[in-house]
Amino acid sequence: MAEYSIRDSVAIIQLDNAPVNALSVAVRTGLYDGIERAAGDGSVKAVVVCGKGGNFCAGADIKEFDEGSKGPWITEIGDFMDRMRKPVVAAIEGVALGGGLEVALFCHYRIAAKNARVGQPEVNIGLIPGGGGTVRLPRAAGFKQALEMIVTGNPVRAERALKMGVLDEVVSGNILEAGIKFALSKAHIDTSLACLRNRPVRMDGLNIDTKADAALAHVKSKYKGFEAPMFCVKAVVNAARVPYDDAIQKEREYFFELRTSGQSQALRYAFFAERQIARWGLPGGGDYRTARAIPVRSVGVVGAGTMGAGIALCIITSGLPCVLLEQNQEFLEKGVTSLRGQLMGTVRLGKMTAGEAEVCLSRLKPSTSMEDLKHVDMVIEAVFEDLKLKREVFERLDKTCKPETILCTNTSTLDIDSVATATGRPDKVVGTHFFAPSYLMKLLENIYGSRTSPETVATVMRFGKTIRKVPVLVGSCTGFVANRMLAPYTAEAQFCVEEGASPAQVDSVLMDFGMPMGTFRVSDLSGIDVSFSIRREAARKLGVTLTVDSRYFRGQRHCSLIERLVEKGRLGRKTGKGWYKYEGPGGTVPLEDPDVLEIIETHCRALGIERRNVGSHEIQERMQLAMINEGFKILEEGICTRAEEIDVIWLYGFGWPRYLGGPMFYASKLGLKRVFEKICTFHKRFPHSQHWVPSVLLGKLSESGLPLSKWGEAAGTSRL
Ligand SMILES: CC(C)(COP(=O)(O)OP(=O)(O)OC[C@H]1O[C@@H](n2cnc3c(N)ncnc32)[C@H](O)[C@@H]1OP(=O)(O)O)[C@@H](O)C(=O)NCCC(=O)NCCSC(=O)C[C@@H](O)CCCCCCCCCCCCC(=O)O
Repeated sequence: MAEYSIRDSVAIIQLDNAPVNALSVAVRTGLYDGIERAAGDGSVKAVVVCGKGGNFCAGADIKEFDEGSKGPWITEIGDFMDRMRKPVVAAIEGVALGGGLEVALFCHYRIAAKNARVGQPEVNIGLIPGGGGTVRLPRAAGFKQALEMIVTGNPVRAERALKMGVLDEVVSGNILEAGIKFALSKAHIDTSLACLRNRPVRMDGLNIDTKADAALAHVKSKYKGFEAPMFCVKAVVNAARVPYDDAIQKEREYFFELRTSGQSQALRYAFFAERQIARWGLPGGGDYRTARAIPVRSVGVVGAGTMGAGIALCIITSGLPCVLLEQNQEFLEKGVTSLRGQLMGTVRLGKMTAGEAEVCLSRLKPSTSMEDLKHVDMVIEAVFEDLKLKREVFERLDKTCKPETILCTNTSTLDIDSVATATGRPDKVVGTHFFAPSYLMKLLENIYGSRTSPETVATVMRFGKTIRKVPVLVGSCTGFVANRMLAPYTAEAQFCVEEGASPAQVDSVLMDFGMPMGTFRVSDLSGIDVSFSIRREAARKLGVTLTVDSRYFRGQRHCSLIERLVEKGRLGRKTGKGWYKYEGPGGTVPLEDPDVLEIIETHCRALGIERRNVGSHEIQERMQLAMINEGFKILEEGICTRAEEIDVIWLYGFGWPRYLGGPMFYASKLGLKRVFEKICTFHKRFPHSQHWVPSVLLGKLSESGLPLSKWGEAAGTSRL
């Protein structure tokens, strides 16, 4: 709704829809009614539109897009304001985003508090501004700056918006008082002079024809696969070419076309999924509503290898001091050099100044003495993935650190309890699985053990946000969620290669789908020997030796091409050859290698594997459905409590295309009945692959018609 009041002959319309004053039907109707009322009230000289609770308005209520909506469309409110003879002032604090900024652009004037941010982020949810933003913003900020704001979706701060011409004044102090004063100062000025409709689009000397082509080409290559950025360009270019009303009409057509597109649905889903993951619960009780995070003022990182150095860098760039520990000076110096190198990389990219980088470095304390960890609030262990070694480190940490210190293990495979039992504080032990390269990758998989306390979980979830990661809480199992789902995905890729596909064919199927990299390129980048060691270690624990001609491993289908490549010294990019051969600057350009194809052919001949033509569709289906089936098993077992958690993990851990929501969302769009039937068919065809055993939950859900948001509940694993 919108509250109406009058002070000093100024009508005040306060948008009121907690938490961000989204433009629900009630808010739009309240705004329209308020403006009409003020226009007709002889005692009112001017109008101020503001927001309740610290924000002006975050735009349309995104939930309404799926529900359909009544009430006035906001350009109708704009048309009415354009005819008003009394000045209307937007008094902005907090955010004015999307439809919120559009409302402000209907007003004759805009003032904002210093802390305010304004923007058109619609593109992030697969839309263009639909309430006149593409038509009015270029009239206020100029074509170039408006285009940038609309295409990137990035908000700008008040001071910059003032310079751009979006705002008329930036004020300190009470925004409402400032708004009233400003409105009265404009009461005698002809409003038509301040009305954006009456101004042309500011081109600032640019030629629209050359600019339009360049912008389209740039956006096409930068936002590959995304529909909305192209529509943003088309709408802004059109606004520069045609009269105001025609431009508004076209904008609306584009907006409604995009609103029902699959991409916008997926991006809206991703927006809410990212917020859902903050709502965690533990099987033994305790959740985000009741658990209190312990303040983390200093952190220690044990192990200055590539991972540890990257983690330390995340910590110091977020403003926290960090002790980086290594066992000897030589390893420590290597780690610090690697950290410095990464930091200077961000300076070179212009993301930080050299001065800011120095300030970050001043927060780092390199050390070879565990005593330096005595007083830190949290320690992240990032030593080699070896249980015995990790237990030794934890035993020492337990003895050295103060009793309240939270001890985190950066592991991608090990059971949290088996590490926690090395200490006398298992309630304060938790897994924090960072993804390589740890400074850049946003995902942080936080893993609770059977005795991890709710406070410890609350602390690592908050810490994740502090260091600008996306923290997702999951239960402990082999590979947790990310790597557990990756296993059948990569296994199917290798089986497809054995059966006749080439690594390059598989990778191009994945990249055409929208993945940032194919699985074989990733394998080459991280090192084929890494997968080899993990497999060899797993086999060793089971008392089995893997050889190049192992077709089965404990009764399960197994592809030993990795062993074959390692035997030939093809370890990936670092050796200049792996699944591909590498050429070009720094040996970074992958090329299909006839030698590797020969190795595959010979290998298959030796094992009696008959090769055939494996189609692109089959590759995509097998890789994705095997992984999706695993996702349902993860839900079934309660490792995750919501499908949204799995999707966020894939969005941020593996770069699943955001405009496809995530694998679970993708499955919901394919239809669970179809997904289940296909998985059953693959199970019959490949009986020696455990990952094709259909998930019981998936079978149940395929009959139920329940929406994705209810899958966790249906699994009985929701803990909230
Ligand atoms: C605002 C933020 C910057 C705040 O960030 P912060 O980190 O502080 O907090 P959270 O992100 O956790 O958010 C808090 C809380 O608020 C919820 N929320 C935030 N924004 C919205 C929103 N716009 N709608 C609904 N809910 C919102 C969020 O989910 C959190 O709640 P939770 O329960 O999860 O804790 C940040 O949140 C942010 O960036 N928000 C998104 C802003 C945005 O994208 N805005 C653009 C929206 S699209 C738009 O405005 C389109 C316009 O151009 C045109 C349309 C205008 C009006 C018409 C409306 C008609 C709609 C119906 C159409 C159907 C018509 C038909 O069928 O005929």
